[in-house]
Amino acid sequence: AKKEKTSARRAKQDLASCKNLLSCLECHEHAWPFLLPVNTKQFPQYKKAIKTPMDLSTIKRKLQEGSYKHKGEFASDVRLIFSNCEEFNEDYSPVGRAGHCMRQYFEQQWAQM
Ligand SMILES: Cc1ncccc1N[C@@H](C)c1ccc2c(c1)OCCCO2
Repeated sequence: AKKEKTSARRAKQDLASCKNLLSCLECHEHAWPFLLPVNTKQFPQYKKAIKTPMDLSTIKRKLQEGSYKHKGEFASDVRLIFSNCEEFNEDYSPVGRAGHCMRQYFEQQWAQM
């Protein structure tokens, strides 16, 4: 029972840390391209090019729904945002640069979790 308690407590702490880190990502000045799912009417080629779209609002919903069994799954979805960004956007485009900046910020914060 003691072992289960500590692991349940750690899971709770991890969830709180992921929610906190997500808020920091959402309010980052370069988060604007990643806040909502890419509008495929605005970018028709996006649907074909990007097999698994991901965005910060989707991650927020998944956190709230308890879809992540481990904090590593949360990190994989965040990294998916930035790999999709690199695949679709030129490195030096505004969105491409925002992606690199946000990825660097995320990895810095993640390393301290
Ligand atoms: C992350 C990402 N990857 C590929 C395409 C778009 C996006 N993000 C969307 C939210 C977006 C970014 C830039 C935009 C845009 C919309 O509105 C049209 C006008 C130009 O500026």
